[in-house]
Amino acid sequence: MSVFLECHQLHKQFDGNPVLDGIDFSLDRGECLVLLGPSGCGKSTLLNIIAGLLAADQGELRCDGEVLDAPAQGFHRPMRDRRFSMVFQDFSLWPHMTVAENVAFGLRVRGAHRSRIREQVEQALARVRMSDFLDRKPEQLSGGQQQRVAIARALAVQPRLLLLDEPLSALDARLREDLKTELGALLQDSGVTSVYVTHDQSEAMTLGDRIALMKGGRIEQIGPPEQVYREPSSCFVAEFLGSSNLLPYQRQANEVAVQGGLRLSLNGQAERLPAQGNCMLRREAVCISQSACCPGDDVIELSAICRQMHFLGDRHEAFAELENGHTLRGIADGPVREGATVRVRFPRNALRFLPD
Ligand SMILES: Nc1ncnc2c1ncn2[C@@H]1O[C@H](COP(=O)(O)OP(=O)(O)OP(=O)(O)O)[C@@H](O)[C@H]1O
Repeated sequence: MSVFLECHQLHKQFDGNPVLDGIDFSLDRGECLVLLGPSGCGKSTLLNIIAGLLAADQGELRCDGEVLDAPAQGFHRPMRDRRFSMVFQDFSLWPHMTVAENVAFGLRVRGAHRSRIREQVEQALARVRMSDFLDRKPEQLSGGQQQRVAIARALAVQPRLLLLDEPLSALDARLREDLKTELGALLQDSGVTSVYVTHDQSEAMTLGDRIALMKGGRIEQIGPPEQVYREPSSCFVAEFLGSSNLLPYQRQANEVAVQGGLRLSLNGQAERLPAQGNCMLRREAVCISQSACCPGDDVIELSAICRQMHFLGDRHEAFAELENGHTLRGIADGPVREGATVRVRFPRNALRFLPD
């Protein structure tokens, strides 16, 4: 793997308000980076700067060693000279052109030979299973089909970098699920380097080789999906990805007092923790059960009352109120009546301590 895209200390303001505040990352050739984060955190602004639709105020952007944006030197390479493709949420197909003409457009602009254009268009449409729709106009296609054509159009020109701005968010849930899987295979097979913006955590986990989780114009954490999920660096990351319980804790000598009535001796580890913070417990680590068992030393078991239960399709989620009034969410081992006395169990090593 070699470094392909480099962002160094990118800053951007709109009307004096900082929107990107020192973005730093690099992307390897063939990698898919997902920019994930809540609405307004700066994902699209960052994508638009990479695309060349916007210029950064400070910092430097390079692709394949070539400078694209260097505001300190007054340099900005416009979008048309970057040889990138972009896929938008609203598909953005040309309504007066057929499917084949839409896909051919970029190749034609680049001056490709007619026979090569035909071949590339057929290949690109076959990849997205749209070969039977060559002569249709966009208005004669469903949303999912239009997005397939937009993806084919973006890939047909063999871009150096593929940028995708929430490409699935205008589609219904079922279609989004199908297209997400197809897109994952397509990105992998084509070997294209890509940056993908979404606020959907399941898209991020499925498609990203790495996820950059953004908050307030900064990258809060960047890493492979599993690492960001299992080892969140902050409460924000823990809450944004997956479902968690966050319990405030206080370190006292070599013990930790966790809200919920727990006192944990951490065998010498407690000294390394901040004096106070939050203890994360993933929902799936918490088992809520009506039957008692004899947990070993490595499992913590508490008594509670079931306050709410939701059927999720493949399992039941339950909210259990501990004796001190604190509520934990977990997975029930079967349907539990609200108001029933339950046991709440979780492995001791499922607890992660995060800074405040
Ligand atoms: N052209 C603009 N002029 C002024 N403010 C802007 C402009 N574009 C974006 N902003 C502001 O910059 C911030 C970041 O916007 P951006 O679209 O990058 O966020 P986002 O993370 O992509 O959000 P969403 O998920 O809702 O699309 C927002 O507060 C937005 O209002």
